[in-house]
Amino acid sequence: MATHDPLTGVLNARAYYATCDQLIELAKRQGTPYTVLFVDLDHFKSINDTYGHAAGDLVLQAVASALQQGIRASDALGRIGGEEFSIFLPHTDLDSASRLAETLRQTIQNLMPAIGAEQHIRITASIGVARNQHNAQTMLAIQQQADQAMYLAKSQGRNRVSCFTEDHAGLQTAH
Ligand SMILES: Nc1nc2c(ncn2[C@@H]2O[C@H](COP(=O)(O)OP(=O)(O)OP(=O)(O)O)[C@@H](O)[C@H]2O)c(=O)[nH]1
Repeated sequence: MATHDPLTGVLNARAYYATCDQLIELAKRQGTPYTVLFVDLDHFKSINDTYGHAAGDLVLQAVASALQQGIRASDALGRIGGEEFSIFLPHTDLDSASRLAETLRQTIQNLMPAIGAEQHIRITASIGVARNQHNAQTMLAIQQQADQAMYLAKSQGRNRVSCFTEDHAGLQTAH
């Protein structure tokens, strides 16, 4: 399928961004808030290096499936890089989005995907959260802010949620 990532079955980057553009247009018309979560798995390279690329693939599938199950059908989930996922949440403010991000962080931490008959591995993720700030904001801009917040979460120790805030001296990290 040209719109879906063959490994995980979620939207590929192109289809995801196209979907987000449509959801943003709708949100502008309705005057509703929206948010983006940037989910980046921690130390994924070492999972590949330790357990092999096929095991890494299984982990990506398990995480994608958990993310899909943890959001609404009206939200959009895309695989936008190797071990990077982005989630677009229409009708959602920063508070609700950061609560959802924290739930997803815990879900991933507890997932312990099976990579063999008896082997389960622990995986964690760093999640950046950003919200729309004005009507002219593009998906690219909000995604970059979520990306910046995600990098802060990485730099503060990984396995945490970080929010991009307006006054942004203002990145805030929870957990
Ligand atoms: N198994 C598998 N690995 C992938 C796939 N796409 C990308 N990768 C691997 O994902 C890893 C990403 O590594 P990095 O970007 O260095 O990040 P990281 O190791 O997760 O470290 P941090 O993000 O800093 O916590 C690389 O080793 C890629 O080879 C894929 O489809 N399958």
